[in-house]
Amino acid sequence: MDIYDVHEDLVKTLYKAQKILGYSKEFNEIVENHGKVNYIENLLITYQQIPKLELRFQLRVNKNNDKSLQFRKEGNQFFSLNSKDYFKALELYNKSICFAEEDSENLSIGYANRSAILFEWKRYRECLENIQLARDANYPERLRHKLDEREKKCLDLLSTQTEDAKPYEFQLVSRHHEKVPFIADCLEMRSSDEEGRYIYTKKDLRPGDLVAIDDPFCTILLPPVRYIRCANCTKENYLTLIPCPNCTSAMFCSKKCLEEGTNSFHQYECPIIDFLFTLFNKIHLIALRVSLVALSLFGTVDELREFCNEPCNQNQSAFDLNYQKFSKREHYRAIHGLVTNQDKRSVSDFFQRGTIAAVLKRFMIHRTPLKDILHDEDSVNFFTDLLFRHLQTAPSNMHSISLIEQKDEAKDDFSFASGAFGFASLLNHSCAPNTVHIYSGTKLLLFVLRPIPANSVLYDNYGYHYATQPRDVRLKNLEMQYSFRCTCEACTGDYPLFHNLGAHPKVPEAVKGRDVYSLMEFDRQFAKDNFKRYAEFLKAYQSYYPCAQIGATEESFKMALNILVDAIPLKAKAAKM
Ligand SMILES: C[S@@+](CC[C@H](N)C(=O)[O-])C[C@H]1O[C@@H](n2cnc3c(N)ncnc32)[C@H](O)[C@@H]1O
Repeated sequence: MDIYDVHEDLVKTLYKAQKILGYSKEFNEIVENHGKVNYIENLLITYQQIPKLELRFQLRVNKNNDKSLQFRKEGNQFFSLNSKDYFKALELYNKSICFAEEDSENLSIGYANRSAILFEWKRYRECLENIQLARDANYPERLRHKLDEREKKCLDLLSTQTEDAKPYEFQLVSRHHEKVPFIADCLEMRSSDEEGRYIYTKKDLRPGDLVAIDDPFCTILLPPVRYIRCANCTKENYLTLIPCPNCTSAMFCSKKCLEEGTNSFHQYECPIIDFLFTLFNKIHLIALRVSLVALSLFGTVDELREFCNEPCNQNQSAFDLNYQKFSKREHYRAIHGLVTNQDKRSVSDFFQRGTIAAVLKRFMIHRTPLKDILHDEDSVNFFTDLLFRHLQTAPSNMHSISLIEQKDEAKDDFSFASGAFGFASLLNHSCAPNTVHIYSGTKLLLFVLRPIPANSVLYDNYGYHYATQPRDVRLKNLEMQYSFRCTCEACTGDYPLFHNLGAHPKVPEAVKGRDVYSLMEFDRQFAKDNFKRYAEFLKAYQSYYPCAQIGATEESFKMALNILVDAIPLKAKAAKM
């Protein structure tokens, strides 16, 4: 069961009570968003849906030594000689650490067991760190000799541990933009009635050009990787993660991250973290996170409200920020100004979104320290509006941050986090995009995929590609999810690849001279092949290190770039023929 089931349940109940028409009419007449959300909250209360949720879901799974022991034992099995699946063992030891009760020996034994894996991996520095963590957590005297022995061996071998590879430093293709320092100087923003704001280039661009390196305003870590990555910085750091002292669903890579995360968002999420992870998806969670991080930037909710209401903070973009005096508050101006598509939404969309906001708001305000901050009705209403705003901006603007590791052809990447990006959110969609973005950590790197002549628009792809989905499916989904009718070259039918590909030497004999449909079929195959090479590119540039970090050498990056530049322009070449 998730929040969509809650919404469906409510609608069914209202139908049964033969009240749906009356309520819809009243709901539709409410102008303010907080009014809409409050209206649904009242319905959820009247029709007993809130107590149902409270009964059904655990808000937070508490520390539990029995479970901690159980996870450690499972970890031991994976660590055993027979299995030697150290990654799985490590994740389970982390889980055991996270579930261990305060001051219990489970915590210290968890750290000690983790140190055993690190010793096997010859990660002596991290091994020593874990030994220290175990000692600080009162490692039992009866087992001490094991730890002493490992420590001694580690100290002897420390000098044999090689340095970690330095991640490749990406460079923009040209000089930095005069105003926006992390994008190339040829990029600018314009807007039109049809497409809203968009990015174009003033100069010709070539495949492989890196044109932007965008840092997120904030990120969320996705629940499946919560025992592998840091809940604050989202870095993969399962070698030295420490647990949140209160919940069993958040770990941090250092005391600094624990403190930073707790002070900004985790203090509010922690008391209901498992409820959040069970009922809501990544779009809802990032909407909540953006709202909480924004709140944490101000002393009081009133200050944030004043800031959001200032005329100079309306509809701002990454091009409006002051990068000379850049701060998180300054960054938030662009995130607050992301497109909401509010005026394009239907009543049923508002009702569903309102249900999500009502449940989130209800539990956040009644069950977390947020209630101490939102001191009166006005501040509650303001926070509700803010949450609703970001529940509208999130689906069209937030990005999945992925690990460059292809699982299979149908699933090109493995998302571990989601992020709110000010600049990248200005890129419009095309079903035949001319850019591609990949991630280095949580930094978004925007590369050019096909030649882009001066004065042309840069297009991203929102997950609906001409080569993998038929046109009617793309149009329907883009309209439903992103509130626009796509008029890209692939959708309007004049994408040159469809007409000219028959002449390309790579077109199999069997397909030559056939109708457009066959050519499209071929093109799908072409995209699949290309996709594999693209995945190779991604893999090569971010060679995956088994221990703690993802890095890439200059050599592997160049090699990978050659693969990309070699593979992608084939499409462009084909298009020109
Ligand atoms: C990530 S934002 C892109 C920037 C946006 N145009 C703006 O003004 O901020 C996504 C939204 O842009 C609009 N959009 C994106 N691609 C479009 C396209 N090809 N044609 C028309 N509108 C588009 C839709 O409203 C969509 O929900």
